[in-house]
Amino acid sequence: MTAKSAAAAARATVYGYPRQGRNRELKKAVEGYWQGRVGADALRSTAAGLRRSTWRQLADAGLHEVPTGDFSYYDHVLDTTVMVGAIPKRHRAAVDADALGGYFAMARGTQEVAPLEMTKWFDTNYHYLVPELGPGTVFTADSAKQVAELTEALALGLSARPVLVGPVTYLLLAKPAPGVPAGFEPLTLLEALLPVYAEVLADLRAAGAEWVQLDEPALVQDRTPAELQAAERCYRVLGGLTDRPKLLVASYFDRLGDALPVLAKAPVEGLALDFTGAAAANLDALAAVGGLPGKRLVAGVVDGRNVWINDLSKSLSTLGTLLGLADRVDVAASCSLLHVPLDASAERDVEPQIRRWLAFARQKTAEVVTLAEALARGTGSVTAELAANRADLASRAGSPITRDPAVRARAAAVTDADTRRSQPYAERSAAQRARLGLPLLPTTTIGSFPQTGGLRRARADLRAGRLGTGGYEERIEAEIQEVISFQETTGIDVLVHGEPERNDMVQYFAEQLTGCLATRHGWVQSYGTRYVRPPILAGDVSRPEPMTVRWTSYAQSLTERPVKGMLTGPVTMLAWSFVRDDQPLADTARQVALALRDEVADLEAAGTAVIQVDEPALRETLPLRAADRAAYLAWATEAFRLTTTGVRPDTQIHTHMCYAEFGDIVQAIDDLDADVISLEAARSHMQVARELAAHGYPREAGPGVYDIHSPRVPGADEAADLLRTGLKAIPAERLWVNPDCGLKTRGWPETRAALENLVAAARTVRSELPAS
Ligand SMILES: CN1c2c(nc(N)[nH]c2=O)NC[C@@H]1CNc1ccc(C(=O)N[C@@H](CCC(=O)N[C@@H](CCC(=O)N[C@@H](CCC(=O)O)C(=O)O)C(=O)O)C(=O)O)cc1
Ligand SMILES: N[C@@H](CCS)C(=O)O
Ligand SMILES: [Zn+2]
Repeated sequence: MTAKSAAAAARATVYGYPRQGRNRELKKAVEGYWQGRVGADALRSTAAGLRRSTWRQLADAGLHEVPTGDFSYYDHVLDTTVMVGAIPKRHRAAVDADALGGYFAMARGTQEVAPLEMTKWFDTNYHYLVPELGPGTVFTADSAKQVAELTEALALGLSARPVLVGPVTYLLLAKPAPGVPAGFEPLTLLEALLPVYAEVLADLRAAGAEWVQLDEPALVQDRTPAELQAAERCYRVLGGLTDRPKLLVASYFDRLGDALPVLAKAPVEGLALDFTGAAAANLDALAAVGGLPGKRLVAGVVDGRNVWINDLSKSLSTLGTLLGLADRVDVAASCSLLHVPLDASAERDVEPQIRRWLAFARQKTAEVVTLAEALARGTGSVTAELAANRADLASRAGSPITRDPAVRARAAAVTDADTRRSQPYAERSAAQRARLGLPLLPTTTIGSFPQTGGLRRARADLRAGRLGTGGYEERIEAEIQEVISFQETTGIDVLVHGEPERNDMVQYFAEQLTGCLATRHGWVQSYGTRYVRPPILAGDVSRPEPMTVRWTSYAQSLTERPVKGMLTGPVTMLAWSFVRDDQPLADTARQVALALRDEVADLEAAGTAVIQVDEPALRETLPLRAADRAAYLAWATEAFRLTTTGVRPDTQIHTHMCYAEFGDIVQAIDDLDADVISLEAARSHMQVARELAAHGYPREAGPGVYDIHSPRVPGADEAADLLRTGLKAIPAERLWVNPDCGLKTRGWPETRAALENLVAAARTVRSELPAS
């Protein structure tokens, strides 16, 4: 095919769409089902209605091919586990008795059985359920969900393409099942898995699929030769099947690197590649392998993970180059639109001019359609769209919110000395011990206490004007009183105020920072039915007023014990927001760090002796390719130190991390130079304590002894055992006792019981320590 005919055939598509509906109908229906308020049939019918309306909207917007199978009640990796029959033994009976109930049992656990582990989906804030596999895993095909959803879309008269997690990515995301030796590599199960995919592909073909998409984002990470060989084998086998639809192998989130030649040569009919950000390197790499003669290329030129309008002219230039490299070029967003909110036009509180800079899922779909149209019919067919796009880009580039001279001058003046504590750790540690007078194995929590329905309703009432500011603040003060009094009674050593005033640990701060936009409806799925509204870091960032001092000081006024100030760190602020794409992340991080540094100074001036700066996203934002990591860690650790190092030696700086494995960032953790770090560790039986010890980590640490992701209350004996394990790695003078993470998703009864047990465990283990 010539470049001209490749252009004429250009079509628009996306790989996935937000699942929850305009008013979070799916969240409400699923939670209603869990609470017994919504029946299974009603839940299924809500879900089917949402899928229908999404497909209709996509088709009405001009999309030529809609995705199917991307919908999920909880998580698409869990759906894949069901599709390949890899149900863990402990869940088998529940799944056999009731497929839907069993599905949720795998996701959330029950009193009797633990759920699957949950972890980050690549470097996003979406979490998937980790497949558990072992040498004895027997795969069996269950294509029912995929076939049913394809059938629904085809019945609407649409051209539809099922989207599946590819076999290589599925296996690379899996872990050895409990009891299986840690050395077991799930990828060794590829030969057993391929016949199951073959069966699903045949079923989809029989149901009317012309194309099926197999997502292989794991191939954008550094892969060993053996893993690349497995990818080659996988697509040689699937490509060689006779009874199958055409195959589109998709990658996203970064460049394919060494996997590109492997996939380019594979006997499949199409590849979908990301051409945004670091993945733009795919363009030269594709030319270097001689393009994709005879294949369909789906070009992800619209950033599926950020919220800024596309530079349509720039994308058209990329697409123009690609036309010479494939038989047919289609246009798409770079990845599933699951990671962006639904519709920017719903954000009525955002100034209309600024709203025009924003593209959420609906607007990105329109951009994809415009680009495909321009490719197929020439730019003359989209003159108005291109002119409007140029004007909006110019309005953003020239806006005063993107350049605040005072913020820029301050950031430019930062010196290395601003990012260092004034005294070495040993001296600060002595000063802090003298000031705080804590026992050995001091107890603390990570910050949040239960975010009850009552608190959320109070905030909704405040917004709706049903509750005045005074009434709301009284409600928050009452909550803080309860949290402080509970901690005093329980005997916790370093208290927290409980964060009742925070809708979210990132959004709360962004709402108070200049240069950041908060959304009203911009929900994005974080895990299961839990959603976040990531703020938009749109301009230069500064802090007009203290953000937390009022509540920390109020809490401190209620007790003689130290109350920890509680802030979200600069790296996590960036990671869980939509960041500006017109300057390096390092520059934005430095601006946020300076704003937070002022908050730290104000907390200290108000008498706060312990300040925690949370960085749960430090590990998650680590670039997917090792070659990019050093540069990231340099600016990330500098931003944390810039936030925290302006304090007196006797002010104790804590940090906290969770939701990740930390083994490969221990040096970066050390580089933060925080006095104390609390880390998630309960499920891994204090593995991180051993990793810190192996590194020679010199400061204090609190590996968690209470898994707050589970409703299970750990007994005092169990917590004490974990502490004794911790003591084998970290000496008593440097070991803290705390839960894995904050308690906002837990209820009060379990929180009370678990923290009482935690304090009892600390007392028991203290009494076992040799007298000094
Ligand atoms: C630590 N985690 C976080 C991540 N990312 C963040 N940005 N923040 C995090 O804390 N990533 C990793 C993990 C993910 N974990 C979670 C845990 C819990 C949630 C969660 O509970 N989300 C809530 C929404 C939270 C929120 O924004 N609350 C607001 C608004 C609440 C609301 O919906 N109000 C209703 C009315 C309420 C009523 O009447 O009951 C409304 O406005 O209509 C608030 O409290 O004010 C969720 O519901 O999903 C997310 C990630
Ligand atoms: N301080 C926060 C940290 C969560 S990672 C909390 O306790 O919820
Ligand atoms: Zn945490």
